[in-house]
Amino acid sequence: MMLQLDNLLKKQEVARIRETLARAPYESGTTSGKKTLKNNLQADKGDQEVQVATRAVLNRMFARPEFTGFAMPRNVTLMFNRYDVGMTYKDHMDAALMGPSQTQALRADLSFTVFLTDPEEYQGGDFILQSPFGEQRIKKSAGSFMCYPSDMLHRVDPVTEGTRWAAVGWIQSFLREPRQRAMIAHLEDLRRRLVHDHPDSPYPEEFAQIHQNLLRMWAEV
Ligand SMILES: O=C(O)CCC(=O)C(=O)O
Ligand SMILES: [Fe+2]
Repeated sequence: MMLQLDNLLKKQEVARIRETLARAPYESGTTSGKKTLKNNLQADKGDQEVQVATRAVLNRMFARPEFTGFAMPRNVTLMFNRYDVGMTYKDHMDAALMGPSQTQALRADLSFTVFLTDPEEYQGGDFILQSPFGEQRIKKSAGSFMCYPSDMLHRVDPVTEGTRWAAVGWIQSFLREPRQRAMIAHLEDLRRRLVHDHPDSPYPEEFAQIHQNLLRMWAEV
């Protein structure tokens, strides 16, 4: 299961983040990945402006009920990456544990990318997800968001022209089991649609009670 949201960020927000990223200090992406697979750059997390941009993207994500309903996020980590010409991230599966240290690690249940470059600004650099139904090629407009299971193989093809900027990150969900997460997300989506289509219906409250009680059974806090 994957979630795609267009316009997570407004054009103006993308522009502001891109200004920050143009000024930011970068380090090699291989500090957090295998050198044989990964060749990109990542913005210095210690930079204050980068931290402001990080919070801005996270706030946008948490403001979207489609995202919180789908992912049930307990903990999220985010960084900004960059692929110049020739840079790539070959087929890989994300690590199970992510974080600054073992004691502060989060379990990666879901991975996400927020595109910060419009497709016409760069050539190559497509994101490819190896789904059970074959390869899915994804290149979305700046400000768009996608989220996919962290155990799915994926890659970023070499950039052949321009630069590709993105925010990427990992989510530990309150629900470790994908089936439980999908069912709870479905129920919550159904409740939202019911409220939308029948504002006076008493049933959404009962859906909410089932939703909460399933969480009481399954959520890991
Ligand atoms: O740049 C991207 O969109 C994905 C990067 C990625 O797969 C990773 O950092 O693990
Ligand atoms: Fe990855």
